[in-house]
Amino acid sequence: MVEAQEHRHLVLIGNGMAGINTVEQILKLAPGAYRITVFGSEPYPNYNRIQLSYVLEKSKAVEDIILNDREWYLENGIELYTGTTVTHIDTEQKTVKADNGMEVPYDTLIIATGSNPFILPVPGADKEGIVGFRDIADCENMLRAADQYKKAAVIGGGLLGLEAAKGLLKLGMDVTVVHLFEEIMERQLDHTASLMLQAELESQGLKFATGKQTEEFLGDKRVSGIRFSDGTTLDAEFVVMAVGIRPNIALAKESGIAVNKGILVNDYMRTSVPDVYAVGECNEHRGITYGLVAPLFEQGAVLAKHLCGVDTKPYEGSVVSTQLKISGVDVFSAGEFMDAEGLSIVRMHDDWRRIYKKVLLRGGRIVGGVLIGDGKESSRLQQWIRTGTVMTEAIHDAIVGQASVETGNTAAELADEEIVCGCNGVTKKHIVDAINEKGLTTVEEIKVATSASRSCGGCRPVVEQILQYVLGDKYDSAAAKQEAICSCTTLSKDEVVTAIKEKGLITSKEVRYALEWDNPEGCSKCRPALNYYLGMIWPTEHVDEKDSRFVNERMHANIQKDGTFGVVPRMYGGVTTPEDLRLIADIAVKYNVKLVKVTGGQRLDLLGVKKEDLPKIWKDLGMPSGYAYAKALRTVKTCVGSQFCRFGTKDSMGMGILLEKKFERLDMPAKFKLAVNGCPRNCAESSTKDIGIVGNEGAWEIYVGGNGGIKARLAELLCKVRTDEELLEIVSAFMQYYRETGKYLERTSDWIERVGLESVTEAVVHDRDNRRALAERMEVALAQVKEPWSEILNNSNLRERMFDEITVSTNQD
Ligand SMILES: Cc1cc2nc3c(=O)[nH]c(=O)nc-3n(C[C@H](O)[C@H](O)[C@H](O)COP(=O)(O)OP(=O)(O)OC[C@H]3O[C@@H](n4cnc5c(N)ncnc54)[C@H](O)[C@@H]3O)c2cc1C
Ligand SMILES: NC(=O)c1ccc[n+]([C@@H]2O[C@H](COP(=O)([O-])OP(=O)(O)OC[C@H]3O[C@@H](n4cnc5c(N)ncnc54)[C@H](O)[C@@H]3O)[C@@H](O)[C@H]2O)c1
Ligand code: SF4
Ligand code: FES
Repeated sequence: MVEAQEHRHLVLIGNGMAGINTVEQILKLAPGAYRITVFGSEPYPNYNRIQLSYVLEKSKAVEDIILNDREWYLENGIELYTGTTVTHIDTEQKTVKADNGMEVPYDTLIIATGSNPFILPVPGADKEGIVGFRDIADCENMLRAADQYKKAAVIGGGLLGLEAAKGLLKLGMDVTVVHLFEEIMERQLDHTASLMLQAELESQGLKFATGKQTEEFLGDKRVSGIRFSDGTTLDAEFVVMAVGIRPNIALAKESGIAVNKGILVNDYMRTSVPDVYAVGECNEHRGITYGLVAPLFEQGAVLAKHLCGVDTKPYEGSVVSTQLKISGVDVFSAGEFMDAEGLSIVRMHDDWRRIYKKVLLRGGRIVGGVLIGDGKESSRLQQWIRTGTVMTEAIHDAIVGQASVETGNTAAELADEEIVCGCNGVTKKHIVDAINEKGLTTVEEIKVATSASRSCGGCRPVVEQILQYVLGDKYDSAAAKQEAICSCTTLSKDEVVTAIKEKGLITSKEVRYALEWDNPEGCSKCRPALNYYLGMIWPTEHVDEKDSRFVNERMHANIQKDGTFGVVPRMYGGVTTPEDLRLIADIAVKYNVKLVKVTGGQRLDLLGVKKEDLPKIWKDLGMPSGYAYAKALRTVKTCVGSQFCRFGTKDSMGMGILLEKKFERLDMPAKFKLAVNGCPRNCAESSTKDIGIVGNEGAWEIYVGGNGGIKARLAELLCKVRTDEELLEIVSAFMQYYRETGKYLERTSDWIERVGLESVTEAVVHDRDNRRALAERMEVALAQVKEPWSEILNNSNLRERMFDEITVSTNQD
């Protein structure tokens, strides 16, 4: 059956959690059985939508929630079109048409278009400052609003509304949750549980306006408040709507596929049209539409097996359970939760400990439960509800009896077949076997090997307990061990770097062989990392492994979402000349560049360049590459400084240019930005740079570890120096120390949080011998760097190989 499907073309519409989970399963069951093309409206590869709540509260950055990066699609031969919306399906001709004009034939089509947030149809709902909370763009909108405004209202006291409200509160906003009913989370909690939750959230600073129906949004262009049906009003400069979702069915409907609330599917996710399937929030199965990942992944598992010709039971629906992702607030609900006739209830309410537990029984079988304040038993309760287990003394004790008050490791009591990770359907046995068979020692490794804790993360504490239980005495030392650098090995970055030095390994291949990588070819995570570590350790011996680099670094240009490129010539210290500007303008006209953009790093980006024009533009420019794509020094932003500014006490432009010329092109663990200012007015924004230098009363202050991105962090003072020589030596030592001890892709902001500013200060400021030695090693590394654009122009083989590639990536400066 699988062979018969060879080279069939599978097209997936929707690059979200349900669709890509199905593709992952297909790749596992029958690798190579399908040629796969994926369309996604959003400009990102597949990411964990669930964890947007963590991005909003700034405990994770967007990069942290990417589930499958672009290299993953490349490795699996998947053609990915991001930022591309499918606008029509021709079910007769079996083709799909996208908004960029592309038309692609399919043998099998999966629709996984998810849902849209429901926007209340009341006057003023289209005013500025009113958003849904569904994707990265919404999240970025919310983060920006939190910087500019103070008073926020979140409409909807459901799971999404409460997580959004808590996120905004953490960002410093004054937040009121507006809810239609008197009780929040009325779809999951009974009266007592709802009141307890509200009281807990009020104690954390949230405000509530319950029993309020929104009738109108007030304000001119931008929202200024809400008027309710009872005539009262609430001031709000920013509003998040979290009043539920609607399956995204428009495309299917206009293409003649049967829909109701969702796209109608049978027990194998087949729609009304042959060879067209629908999975995830967009579908309706036996009258139900789901809005949580666990049921969507169950649907995906059935669909994947069906498409790979593997025997499978039909999908018969799911019992859903929910867990609120707000730290310090344990809220779990699954199955039935309201008192009703025919149900017997086991209940425990401890106001002092703020714990409420309720288990609902029908005919002695467990059919639902609510846990507030103590969610330890949530995994087991969920399993008992799923399987309709009969209540026993032991279960009673475990949930509401003495046993529940005791803390400790519950992993031992879990039965082998009990599901630990509800989102991904992973049992205890699956986790225990993976730990034993693969020698796993961290939760991160378990996540990679089994998917447990990969989605909402709610099961992480139980996964950790299982790890602790299986490893016993070995657990403590294992806990101290760092994360493996990728799933091909269990070795951490430090272990790999030590082994490279001790064993004298020079190439990535040698490393993977000598250190017994599971996957001899490596993966998209370890290949660029190893290439970096080898170059850093052996600057003179290592030959750069270009194929291991990220696509933008290989192409030496930023690939844009429409497949064209951005070209950024170097402009040292943000300083240019009329001649260079004229040359750039002439080239922009000659090559029909779509847009010339002044970047945040004080230089010019020529956007919309065709791939075949790249070498010609580099040649005509005759300027060095600005490295706007690289894990290397990007820019040195400078202010006008003492050369022109009346406040300037130091020559910031001169120093910026000197630093940029000295450190350009050098590989770093992650992108690296500098700024130099002539005085503490800080016009070039030193506080958000990896190194920010500020002239002050004749001396230079050096700030480090700043980041202006989504995980913003203010730079901290490293030291103050009098002379330019000292400044250069300390900057050099700092950069080299970061190169040697940072993990690949770890920004200085995270690195300093990890290693501590004190240890950095000791290594690069106080310990003068070490500082000198670091600066000397930096000189050796700097002696090896080459200008890439001219290197490519002078090497025809390299040029040919490079320009055979096509992929899409994101922009950065
Ligand atoms: C903030 C937040 C927190 C959440 N927390 C949890 C949680 O804790 N636990 C839980 O179980 N669930 C949670 N959810 C819900 C969960 O994220 C969704 O159930 C899940 O992502 C749905 O997956 P999907 O693939 O069906 O849809 P999506 O993930 O929405 O993916 C659909 C994708 O298709 C794209 N698309 C739509 N139309 C087209 C088209 N015509 N052409 C191309 N692309 C198209 C969309 O842009 C989107 O990227 C949360 C959701 C949010 C927003
Ligand atoms: N932790 C989690 O599991 C989690 C977190 C976030 C989102 N999600 C999922 O994302 C989806 C969207 O979440 P959601 O909370 O928007 O949907 P929801 O349907 O679960 O809740 C919407 C809430 O808004 C209330 N509401 C409806 N109309 C209103 C009005 N006019 N004024 C005030 N309140 C009103 C409803 O009473 C309801 O409680 C759901 O599928 C949810 O399960 C899950
Ligand atoms: S930082 Fe100071 S020296 Fe530099 S431009 Fe601003 S005011 Fe002038
Ligand atoms: S329960 Fe959600 S990731 Fe495991």
